[in-house]
Amino acid sequence: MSTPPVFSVSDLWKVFGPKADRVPGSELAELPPAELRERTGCTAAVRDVSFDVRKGEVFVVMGLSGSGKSTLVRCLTRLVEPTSGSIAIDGEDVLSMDRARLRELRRHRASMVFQHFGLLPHRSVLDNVAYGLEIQGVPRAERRAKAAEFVAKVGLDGMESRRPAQLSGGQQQRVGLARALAVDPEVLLFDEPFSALDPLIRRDMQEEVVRLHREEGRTMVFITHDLSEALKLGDRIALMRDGRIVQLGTPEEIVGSPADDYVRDFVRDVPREQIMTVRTAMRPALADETEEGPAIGPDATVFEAIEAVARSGASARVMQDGRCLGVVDHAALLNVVAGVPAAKAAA
Ligand SMILES: Nc1ncnc2c1ncn2[C@@H]1O[C@H](COP(=O)(O)OP(=O)(O)OP(=O)(O)O)[C@@H](O)[C@H]1O
Repeated sequence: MSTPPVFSVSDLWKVFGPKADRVPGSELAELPPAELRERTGCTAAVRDVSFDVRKGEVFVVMGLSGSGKSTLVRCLTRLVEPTSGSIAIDGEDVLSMDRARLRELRRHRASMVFQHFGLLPHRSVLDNVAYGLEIQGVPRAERRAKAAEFVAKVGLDGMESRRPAQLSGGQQQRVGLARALAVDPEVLLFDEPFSALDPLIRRDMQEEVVRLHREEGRTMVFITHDLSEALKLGDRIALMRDGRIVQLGTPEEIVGSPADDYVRDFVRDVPREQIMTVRTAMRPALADETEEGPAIGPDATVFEAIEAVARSGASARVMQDGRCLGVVDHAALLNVVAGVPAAKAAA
């Protein structure tokens, strides 16, 4: 992909504990977590991690509790100081930034949205949203106008003068979201923002993030321990285990081609037909197949193809720009649902 990355991270380590910097690059680095702790009193929360966050993508960091997600994302703006490695934002070295530059980074370029958005209880919705702009020194009239725009954008019109306590949990989250968006950072870093919400409101907020992302194309890094949230929101997902990234890929790559048994086990219960696209399931069309059968796009899910094939009774043609790229038939669709690997299905 040709767009330059927003964040570029290489060989990053964060070790907590005494004399932490002796761990990266030494034989201690190879020890399993429990043994490292026993021998040195150290925890390697992030172990030799490298990745890029691309402009405009939702990059999800997923893993079980304790896998290192929060530490990794906090390292990006040095809310946690890395032990070794390198981090750049738009090509600028983050680790050599002075305090003023770091403050600028956190306020203007990469702002963190926390689970409890830290709303100010005595301020109105509008003033809460304007708060980040106030810190930036934006004049009053301008910040109120901008805050009003973002209050509307997250669907809270008419609630501008309420206090946070007069809002539901989901509405409070929207205020937090509007506040983060109003300061117009290049990247939004979300640390499990929805994990305390009940499932319906949570789904609502996930859809809100997808919508805002679609409308604004803003780069987002999103931490979650919830696989379905990761699959729903992520353009790409970094799956972490014990401080390492065990697989980095699109939802389809992670579900369709798990890198190892750990990932395979992790994604075992995912409804594959809702993640896999027909691009992966199709086979070349035979000569007499290119003209008949329902037409679907290459990014349609297998689930959508099943509906089309069931309705018409014929194999579906995968069409792009008037060209037939291939065909998905009953067998191919069933193989995806049954989790038969592509190589085996072709044999
Ligand atoms: N300040 C600290 N001092 C010592 N160890 C720490 C510190 N912060 C985190 N750790 C350890 O680092 C590891 C990774 O923690 P981290 O909070 O990054 O994981 P996480 O994946 O975000 O977990 P959760 O989903 O529970 O928030 C854990 O073993 C944790 O105990």
